[in-house]
Amino acid sequence: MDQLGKLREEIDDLDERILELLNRRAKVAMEIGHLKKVLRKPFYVPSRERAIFERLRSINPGPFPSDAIDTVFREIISASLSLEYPMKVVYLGPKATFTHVAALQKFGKLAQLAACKSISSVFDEVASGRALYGVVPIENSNEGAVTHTLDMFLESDLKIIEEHYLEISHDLLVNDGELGDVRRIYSHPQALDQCRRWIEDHLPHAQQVVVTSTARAAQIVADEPNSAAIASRHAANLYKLRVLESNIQDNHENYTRFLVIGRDLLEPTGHDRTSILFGFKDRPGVLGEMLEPFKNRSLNLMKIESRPIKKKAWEYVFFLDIEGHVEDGPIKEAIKELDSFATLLKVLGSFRRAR
Ligand SMILES: C=C(O[C@@H]1C=C(C(=O)O)C=C[C@H]1O)C(=O)O
Repeated sequence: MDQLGKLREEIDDLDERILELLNRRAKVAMEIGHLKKVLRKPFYVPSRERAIFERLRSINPGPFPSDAIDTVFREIISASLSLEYPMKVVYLGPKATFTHVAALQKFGKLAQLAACKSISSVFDEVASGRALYGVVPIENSNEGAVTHTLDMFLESDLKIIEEHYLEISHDLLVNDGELGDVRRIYSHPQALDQCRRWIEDHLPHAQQVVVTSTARAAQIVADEPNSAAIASRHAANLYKLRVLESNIQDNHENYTRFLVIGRDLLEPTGHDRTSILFGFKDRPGVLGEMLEPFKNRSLNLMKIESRPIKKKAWEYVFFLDIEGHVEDGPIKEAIKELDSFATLLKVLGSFRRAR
């Protein structure tokens, strides 16, 4: 046998050993799945998955690229999870939205991913138990909060179980033609805002049409001449569109934070973030007083956001993110103190910080 043939035989032999190990791993994961059912513990444990990725990266001797570890093990873990429990995950669709990309990165290709038409239907599907988890956007580093998601937490009892950051890069997609042929630009309002200056400089006369998602824009443009969509490369591939211009967002530091929502309360990981919402009766100085329980315990507040309560004009709720887990002594005490004078208080979840 020539040298190439011998090396290929060696690869076949190694692949068989990898396959055998994958099956042994799958059997252990199934055993863990049975145990979790008995102990009534959540099947999906993002902090454990993160620890696996981090450990393998740190011990990888190479030359297998460390960047490929996340991709390969994402699918191995996703396959194990599908054996533990056939897990349905819903996301804000249609296919090829940035939320879909986030869901794929979190759950892998083997999870049963299903698109929902709106953020509220993602919440409904999870609350009703038809899906185990949901993925929704919560804020963009340039445009701020996704207010529809914040508002849903007022009505819903679902918990945040994970956060995920995605770098957002917008492309201008067309079916055919050149920049001079574009009369209409379709996209989600946030995407149009994020590319405002680029549009003014390059397509000042094009009509801007707001649609429900960047993926929906790509879907429309696939059938409409003289139009362009601002969407992801992922959408270009799915709807077979041509990328006319890439990276057209005005600020190249453009990230969106997504949340995985579910029904589980997660255990502390030592690197957590807690989200709460609270309301109070308006009077001078009250907001400062509401934050004092945190200040007095030197707790780090990571973010505060207010939203109007729709039921009553000019009344607000505040969304607060605190560094730490709700089971940590000082946070538990601060929340208890806040609860004694708040008119409304809800813990939205404690989850491992992604950064
Ligand atoms: C096997 C487990 O369940 C799931 C699958 C994992 C895996 O395949 O390694 C890791 C975490 C969980 O999301 C576990 O909890 O350890």
